[in-house]
Amino acid sequence: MPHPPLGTPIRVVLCLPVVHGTDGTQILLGLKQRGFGAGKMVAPGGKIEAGENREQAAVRELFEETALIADADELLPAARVYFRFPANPSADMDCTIYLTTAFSGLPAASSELIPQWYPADNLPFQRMWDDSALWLTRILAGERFDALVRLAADNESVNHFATINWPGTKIPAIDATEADFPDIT
Ligand SMILES: Nc1[nH]c(=O)nc2c1ncn2[C@H]1C[C@H](O)[C@@H](COP(=O)(O)OP(=O)(O)OP(=O)(O)O)O1
Repeated sequence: MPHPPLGTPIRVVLCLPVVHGTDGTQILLGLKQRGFGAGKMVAPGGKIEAGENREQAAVRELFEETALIADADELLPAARVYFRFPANPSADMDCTIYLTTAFSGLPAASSELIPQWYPADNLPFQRMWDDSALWLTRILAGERFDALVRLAADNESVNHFATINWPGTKIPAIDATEADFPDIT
């Protein structure tokens, strides 16, 4: 039986500001104020709107949620994560994650997010989505990959997680399928 591509109608982006300072690397997360995942610490981001490409959406979402201004041409693609919610398939998402070190402004709270810098080696995983510890740790270690996250019936805990490393530093042009993640059952 052919495996359909994992890309879904809900296409979202995350845009993670990163600062490499003398006292280590910091990344900007924020407390989500409303909508899907409200109450969790998340990366700035949201849905791609009609007429936008992923990079434009990442820059727009970062600005709307944190007031930071990033350069779309300088975004660093880091991962594409397919979130699967078997208990709520309408929430399945196709999420492209960017890092940015080329941004200006100071983070400010919005109706969507209360931004806060965290040391990359001391992230608030207990306040984040359970799966974020799996993919964010790998991203910060320099891995670039597609990942499949299959959540459990509670739509919170992780049932399965698998990655396929990208051949280079660009987002693969072809959407992955379930068959590309052989250790996922
Ligand atoms: N399992 C998961 N782990 C994770 O770390 N982030 C997840 C996740 N499942 C979904 N997300 C994120 C990705 C995306 O940024 C967000 C959902 O998109 P939105 O922020 O657009 O949702 P909202 O319900 O707030 O949408 P709007 O109505 O457009 O405000 O949830």
